Amino acid sequence: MDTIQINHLTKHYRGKDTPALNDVSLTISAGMFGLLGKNGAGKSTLMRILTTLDQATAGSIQMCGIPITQRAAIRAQVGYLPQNFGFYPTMTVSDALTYLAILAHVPARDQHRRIASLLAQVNLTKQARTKVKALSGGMRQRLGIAQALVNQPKVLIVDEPTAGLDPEERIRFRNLLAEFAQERIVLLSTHIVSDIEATTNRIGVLDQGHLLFTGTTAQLQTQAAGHVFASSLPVAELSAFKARYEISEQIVQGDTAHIRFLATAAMPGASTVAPTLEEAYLYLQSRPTCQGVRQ
Ligand SMILES: Nc1ncnc2c1ncn2[C@@H]1O[C@H](COP(=O)(O)OP(=O)(O)OP(=O)(O)O)[C@@H](O)[C@H]1O
Repeated sequence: MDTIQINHLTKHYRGKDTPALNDVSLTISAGMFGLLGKNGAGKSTLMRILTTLDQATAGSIQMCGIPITQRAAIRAQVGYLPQNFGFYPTMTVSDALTYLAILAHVPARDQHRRIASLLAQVNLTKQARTKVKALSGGMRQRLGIAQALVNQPKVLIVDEPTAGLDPEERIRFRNLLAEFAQERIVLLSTHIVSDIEATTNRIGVLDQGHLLFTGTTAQLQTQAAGHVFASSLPVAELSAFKARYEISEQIVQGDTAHIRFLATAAMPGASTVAPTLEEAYLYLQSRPTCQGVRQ
């Protein structure tokens, strides 16, 4: 039963008026699942609860049939790449992984083979003797995935993993995640819509602790259909327009601005266009304010 079942999960931090997670219910099945949300939406809180590093105030979770309260059993199922992942900078890649394999109780006879295989999978075999501090950002993140997989988990949780990577490394990293998702649940938390677009069509959207949406990317785009428009206007009118409408794209050519924007209804001179995922995500989060007027 390879699913994560989250039921009515709430998390209150001490001293905070509003909960970081507010009655979140979600089912995540095998393969890649994207958790989208702005900064402060509650993504890291959810990740930390799923990895047993923190505890919910209310609600329950079953991971692959095991209640989250059975922490040791859950930890044996989960690999985690946290945001701002720090490693042992003066260790070599291979020594750092061996050390983590020991901590994860990987039997001594399996350690060498498993680490060699992981390094090959994340394309770091040549860097096995390199010190961690000498790795590029992308290499470090790939090492982060290797360490998360050292105990062969059924569930891999990665929190904002592509922040700070250059485009080439970002693509490489996303492909790696998609590969690993063929055999397990991969939960990818991000605020970068293109990370989701490139890896999965199953998503949840968190906003201020609430789960605003769960379903496929196509369903999210369908919700926004008829609310995204394209138009052109004089550059001089752009500021006034922006004050009233959510602009999702603008290209300025000379005195003319070519724009795409969100609104509840069509207006003269604007044509309806198919929403991109980014626009659908924007629409979901700005529905109360994009009634055509943004005051
Ligand atoms: N240890 C903590 N103590 C108190 N409040 C916290 C703590 N951790 C997070 N919060 C608060 O909980 C809310 C959700 O934060 P969280 O880090 O889970 O969001 P996020 O979606 O992961 O955002 P980010 O990408 O910025 O990390 C925020 O209001 C944050 O200030």
